[in-house]
Amino acid sequence: RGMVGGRVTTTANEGIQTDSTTLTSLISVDPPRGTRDFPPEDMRLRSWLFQHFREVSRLFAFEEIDFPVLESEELFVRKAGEEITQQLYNFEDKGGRRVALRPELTPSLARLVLQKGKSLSLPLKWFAIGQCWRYERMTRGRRREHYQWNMDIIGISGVEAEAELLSAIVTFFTRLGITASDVGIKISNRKVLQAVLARYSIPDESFAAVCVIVDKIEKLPRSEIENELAALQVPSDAIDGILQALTLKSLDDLEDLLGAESGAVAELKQLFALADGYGFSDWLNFDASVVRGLAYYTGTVFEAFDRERKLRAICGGGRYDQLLSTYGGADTPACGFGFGDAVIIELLKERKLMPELGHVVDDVVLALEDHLKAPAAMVAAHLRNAGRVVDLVLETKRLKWVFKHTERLHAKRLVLLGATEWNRGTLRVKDLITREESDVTLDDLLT
Ligand SMILES: Nc1ccc(Br)nc1
Repeated sequence: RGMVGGRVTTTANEGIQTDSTTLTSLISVDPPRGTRDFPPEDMRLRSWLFQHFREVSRLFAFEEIDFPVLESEELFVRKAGEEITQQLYNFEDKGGRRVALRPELTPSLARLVLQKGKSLSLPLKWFAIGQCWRYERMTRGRRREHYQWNMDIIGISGVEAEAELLSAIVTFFTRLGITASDVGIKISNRKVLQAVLARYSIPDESFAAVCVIVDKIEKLPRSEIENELAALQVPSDAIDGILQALTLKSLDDLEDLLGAESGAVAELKQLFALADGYGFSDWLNFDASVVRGLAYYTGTVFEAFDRERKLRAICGGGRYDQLLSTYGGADTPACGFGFGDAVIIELLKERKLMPELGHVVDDVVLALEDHLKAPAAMVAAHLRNAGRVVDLVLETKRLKWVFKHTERLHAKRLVLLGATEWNRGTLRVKDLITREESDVTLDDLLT
């Protein structure tokens, strides 16, 4: 859709200029491909969701943080073949800097922890809600942005940290009316895979890349998985060992495979014991097939899934004890999760748990004559000071329009300023629920 008539000039740094006489066809009114607008109704649902994110974070005494959506590209450059780095929304800015729209929040959190360094007293319990980006071919028609809630605990090496994060996730689901019969949380530990790889003398350097490939096990044919693992010099007998380990469904089986001294077994047993203490054991399943697709996980990994298995993972996370040191910082234990804003809404729709969120207006205030506009403004201010949500009609409107307007807003009251009433110090009020009308004083309005 170009300009209709007129001149379009483009200069290097101002972008497209049009002369004022140019008649233009409608500009594209849609947001960029793969992105969303949030008109009022959608924004109310998003605000409702984020309010629950924030209230759960507050209950767990986490502090909110935030960082730029734009980061240096180097923060996300990893060599483990993750989809998240292959779809980086990266570019060179006008200063020639390599930058990227963040695909996740954890690297920014790690950067902030390293930036603050010794001024921080560990452990940190931080949370953030931020928009994350990916650039993928629109052929897949998938979104390019979503909002993610993250909670992270920095400085605790024990699985008590994971237990606290899992408790926050369960608390969140419970607040929304979701139960353990709707959602389960698969728990595993990358030390399982580490132990199996060690038996086949696979070098540690391949560990992250192997995890990224193994994470795709349920999405790709086995032959593809075998090819990708073979490319990492993982011999086919090791592949059988890996795949066999991933089918384990109980800690006893895991102990049989790894032995009673296994660190993974000990951590998992401790985590399940803590879950018992919190009272959310029935949400958890040990499932060795959970690997997660991020390269930097080193220990516990988990993901919440809908037990009807209709939806993608609802949220996920794990321990990432090496991330800060890969950025050149001191070794610092850390774990966290990411919770996206899309699948949870699909789940709420599936379970008929979507909230009814109206635009709540208490009073509509209208001056029936122009010379009463200032008094109407005073009445509105008075009501607002008392905490009432007031829609002050800003133009001279006929009553017919105003009644329609109060219906559209589902307002509770209509407050009219008419000359005769105002001269004797009263206002005409119509209760839009009982339909009663009365003349009252300003003070009566607030009783
Ligand atoms: N990492 C990432 C970013 C954006 C979307 Br949509 N999904 C995943």
